[in-house]
Amino acid sequence: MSRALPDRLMIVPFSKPFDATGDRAVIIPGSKSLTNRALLLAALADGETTLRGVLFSDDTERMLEGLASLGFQVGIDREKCIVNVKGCNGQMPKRSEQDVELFLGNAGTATRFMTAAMTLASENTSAIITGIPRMLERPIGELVEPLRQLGAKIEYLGEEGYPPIRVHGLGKGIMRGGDLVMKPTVSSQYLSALLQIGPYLHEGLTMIFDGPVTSLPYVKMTVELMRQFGAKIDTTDDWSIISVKPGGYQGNTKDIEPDASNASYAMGMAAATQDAIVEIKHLSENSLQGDAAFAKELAKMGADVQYLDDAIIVRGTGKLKGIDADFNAIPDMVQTIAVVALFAKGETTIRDVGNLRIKETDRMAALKNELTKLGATVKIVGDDITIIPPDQNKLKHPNGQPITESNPAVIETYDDHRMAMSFAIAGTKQVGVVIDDPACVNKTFPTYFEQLSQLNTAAQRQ
Ligand SMILES: O=C(O)C1=C[C@@H](OP(=O)(O)O)[C@@H](O)[C@H](O)C1
Ligand SMILES: C=C(OP(=O)(O)O)C(=O)O
Repeated sequence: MSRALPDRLMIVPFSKPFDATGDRAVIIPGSKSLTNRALLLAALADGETTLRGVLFSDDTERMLEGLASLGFQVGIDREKCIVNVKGCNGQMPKRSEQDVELFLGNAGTATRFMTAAMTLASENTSAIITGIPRMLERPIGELVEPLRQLGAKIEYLGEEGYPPIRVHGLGKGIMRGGDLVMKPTVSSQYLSALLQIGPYLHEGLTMIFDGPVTSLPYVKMTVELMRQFGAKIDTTDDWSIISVKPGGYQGNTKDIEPDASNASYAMGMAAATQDAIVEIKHLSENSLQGDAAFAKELAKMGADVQYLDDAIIVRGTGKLKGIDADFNAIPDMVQTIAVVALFAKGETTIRDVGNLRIKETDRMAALKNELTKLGATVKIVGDDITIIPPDQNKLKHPNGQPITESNPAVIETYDDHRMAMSFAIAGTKQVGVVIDDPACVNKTFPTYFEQLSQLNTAAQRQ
């Protein structure tokens, strides 16, 4: 579990390049995306499931609490990171109360996945799905609409198109399913939510995409994990049609991969420092997570990157250059690359990432504000963002004064874990970078700053 964090944390720069390989290699806690998917699939499955390497963080705790409030039997061993779930075979436990409140924090995955799953609850059961104020600003209409087309009964309790919502249970196999033609959506989580109930719809579910799919690797992750739980799914080669057959899931035993998104920060730190080297254990090119490809972007910038069978190694060469890249498939990696870009020669442009505006905060605006505090120039044009690093990559206040311990740059984090984690990269390079509200990392990586201190210790031991 995480130690208590102060209101503001000054990051200690590395005194020397670190070597975190071999027995000092970094092991990142379990993937949020896989944990929340696996928990839902296990709950819907026939039989029991054991999940190992589970992430315990705000996002997954909200999901676990949600399942418990719905009456699922969930056994949790936090020390061993194991969760056992007794599946309901598509028929959620009956509740005596009419409205079960599912407070899902700011967990996009839990909120969207539970919205779809609740339609399978028994008749007479309904759930109010709600969260922290920011969750109530994150749209859900593009999920509610197709669910209604399938026959779901969902009401908006506040503003139309946003949580809180009330979802009425209809019971397993009541919604017929069939074909859904999907226009492009602002989040792939709506598609993952729909797909995951597909095996319990009378006719299964066929999604026909009329246009590009945002954050596509997350949809592929959903399909792959569903297959691992026994679902029968066909896809066209170009992923323009996904067809889920009726038939349900089977409980099983599953190892959750480490969180590839959260591995990006240590990789970014290594890439930004000449001769620093990090080995991330148990991630590889075969990962279910699209973000495992992030190291390839660092390689394009000039870092030395090796993908091994069960690890990814990144070494800083001291020769980073800006890149122009489309990050639509890996939106959670934008903040990491944007901070690394401060230490590259020339500008970096990241394209097609408009949906950053509806995440934990408006990440486009947050990046512009905070990178500017470190002396960068940031331009946002449509859905693209360009970072022009400060002269000679020397971080400084916007008024040109040096950033020092007594005159620090205080980075606001907007209750967004990825702001805190990515701007810490800058703090490992420059004295005087302070992270406001560092505890926001609890959303997906409660031990983040502990791991960062371990890297610092690795540097001192060189
Ligand atoms: O399905 C998932 O697990 C996720 C999908 C992505 O969201 P969008 O599809 O909204 O981009 C990503 O940003 C989020 O952290 C996790
Ligand atoms: C966008 C994110 O989370 P969520 O699942 O809440 O959308 C994220 O973790 O970066």
